[in-house]
Amino acid sequence: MAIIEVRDLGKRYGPRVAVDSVSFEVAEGEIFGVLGPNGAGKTTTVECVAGLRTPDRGSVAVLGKRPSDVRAAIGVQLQASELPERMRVGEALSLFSSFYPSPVDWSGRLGLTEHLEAEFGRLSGGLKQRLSIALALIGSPRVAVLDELTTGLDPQARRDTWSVIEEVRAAGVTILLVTHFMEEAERLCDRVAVFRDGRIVALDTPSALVSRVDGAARVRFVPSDPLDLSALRALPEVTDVTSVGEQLVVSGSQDLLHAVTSFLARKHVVARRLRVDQVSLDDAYVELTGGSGAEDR
Ligand SMILES: Nc1ncnc2c1ncn2[C@@H]1O[C@H](COP(=O)(O)OP(=O)(O)OP(=O)(O)O)[C@@H](O)[C@H]1O
Repeated sequence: MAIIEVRDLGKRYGPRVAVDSVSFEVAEGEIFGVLGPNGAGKTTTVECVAGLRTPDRGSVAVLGKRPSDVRAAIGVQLQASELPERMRVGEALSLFSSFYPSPVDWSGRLGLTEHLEAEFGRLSGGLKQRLSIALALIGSPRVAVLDELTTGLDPQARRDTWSVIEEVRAAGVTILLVTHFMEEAERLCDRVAVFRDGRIVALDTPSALVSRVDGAARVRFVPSDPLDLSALRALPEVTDVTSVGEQLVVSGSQDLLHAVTSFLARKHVVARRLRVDQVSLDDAYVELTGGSGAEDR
């Protein structure tokens, strides 16, 4: 069952079109990734889903209703969420708990119990994010909107936060996750929508997006002797051959390595410094967004 349904969403800020004809559905229990370069319309879209912005066009339904009618079912952790520097973790949790009839305490599961006396301004980036998740989940929402949760965190804190997100999903919460990190999307998301210029340019599972990229594999090597590049290009498994200094970079299908090494053996050429790269979601992202830098923050 779709717990979030977005149909033909459009939103402008003055003359600027931020979101244009965006449609997608999120099934209950999914982690749905929202990817795209800066200014692509990700935050505007998820804010419309959270009921924080009103669309100019189209419709958004969460649990079959307008988001503003099911506010309590939606937990929101937004990019700019900040608390007063001197507020203690325990005070923030009590304050937010007072907004809900039956608040749920996530502090134990999120490793915050030993930090209840700590002031917000003194928390590490990872702890601030854990607190923001705890606050977003306090009302026991069915849907959590997490916007660039791990931007600015070091790799260890980012990985710790991923475990937390998996735990939140295991508790039955559907997650809409805005991220700039391809590794994060690959690790966590069941499906991702890639945004570009206010539109969705691709929507699929991470592995299906990767398999769409031309040249599912890449082989690099330095040939021991000059090679006939046109014969190499003519191999059915090869889609592209480029030279980078003395190194050749050959792209092609999954069977590329076998095809290239057999070709070299026939020509009595040895591949020095041979490396095989598998295409990742990063490559798919760059192709889909026209080269706008991933992880550009
Ligand atoms: N309140 C606003 N007033 C005017 N323009 C806005 C406003 N909020 C966003 N925009 C513009 O709308 C477009 C989409 O912005 P949005 O924040 O939704 O993109 P984003 O993909 O979330 O970007 P980022 O990754 O930088 O957060 C951008 O061009 C942005 O400058």
